[in-house]
Amino acid sequence: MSSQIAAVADVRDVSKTYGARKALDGVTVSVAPGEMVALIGPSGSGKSTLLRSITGLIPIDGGKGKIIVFGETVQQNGRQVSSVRRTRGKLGFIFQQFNLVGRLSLFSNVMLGALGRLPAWRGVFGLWPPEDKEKAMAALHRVGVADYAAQRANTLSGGQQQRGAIARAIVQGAQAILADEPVASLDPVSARKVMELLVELNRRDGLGVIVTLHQVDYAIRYCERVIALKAGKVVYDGPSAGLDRPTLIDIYGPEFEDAFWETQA
Ligand SMILES: Nc1ncnc2c1ncn2[C@@H]1O[C@H](COP(=O)(O)OP(=O)(O)OP(=O)(O)O)[C@@H](O)[C@H]1O
Repeated sequence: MSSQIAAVADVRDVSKTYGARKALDGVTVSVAPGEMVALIGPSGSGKSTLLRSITGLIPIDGGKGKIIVFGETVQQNGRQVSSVRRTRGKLGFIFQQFNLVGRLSLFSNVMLGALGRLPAWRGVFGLWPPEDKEKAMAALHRVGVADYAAQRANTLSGGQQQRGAIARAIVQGAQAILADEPVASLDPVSARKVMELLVELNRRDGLGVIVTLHQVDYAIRYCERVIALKAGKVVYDGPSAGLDRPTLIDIYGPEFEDAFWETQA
């Protein structure tokens, strides 16, 4: 079952246990198409685990938990369904550690976004159709790093690589972006640029965005909705404007100010 109005991600009563530790504990959240949602919470609260469970990269606990992405079940009762790869093709991933192939050029990395739609041999031999090459260059222009197209990815700055990862998601034709701490390793200027690009993809192209963030001010500034996790449970799900002092103390404890105001610079 899939339809235009299916949620980007429908997470129903999902738990994930590592040994004696519950990384996720009965999490239920749903993200609608076109939403831009920040996932916040203290270190170890389960943000990455939730994001990676949605992609199907981490198997959830058996039982009644279920994850549905764009109307298609990704995993259920601790098992991935066989169509998970196809469903994953609708999601663009951006990780903190710039998941580009370091020895390939930025351009080749962005072209890899087209691989889901093309026979693999074209990628192996670099025989990309001209229209895909044009698409890749247009995406690199759009994110502002076209001048670096020929440069090896591992020689680019973190901000340039992260923009390349966004260009790859554009070429892939992703319908939503899942970004796991995409700005954690970036200087404030590069971080703002990356967040602004995510906002633009959300507002202009209608892509759903779920982004884990360490700094609360990024969440408030760029995302209308915030989901906060604490010890694997959802402790806040609502407008970012509702994150007042008592709520933040509840989420982060009395040291919550440490999670604040990186972008003032
Ligand atoms: N592969 C693993 N094996 C064992 N425990 C794990 C594993 N991955 C995560 N955990 C544990 O699950 C909990 C949630 O981890 P997770 O990485 O999802 O938190 P997070 O909120 O993303 O943290 P951070 O903000 O520090 O990245 C933590 O207690 C972590 O130690």
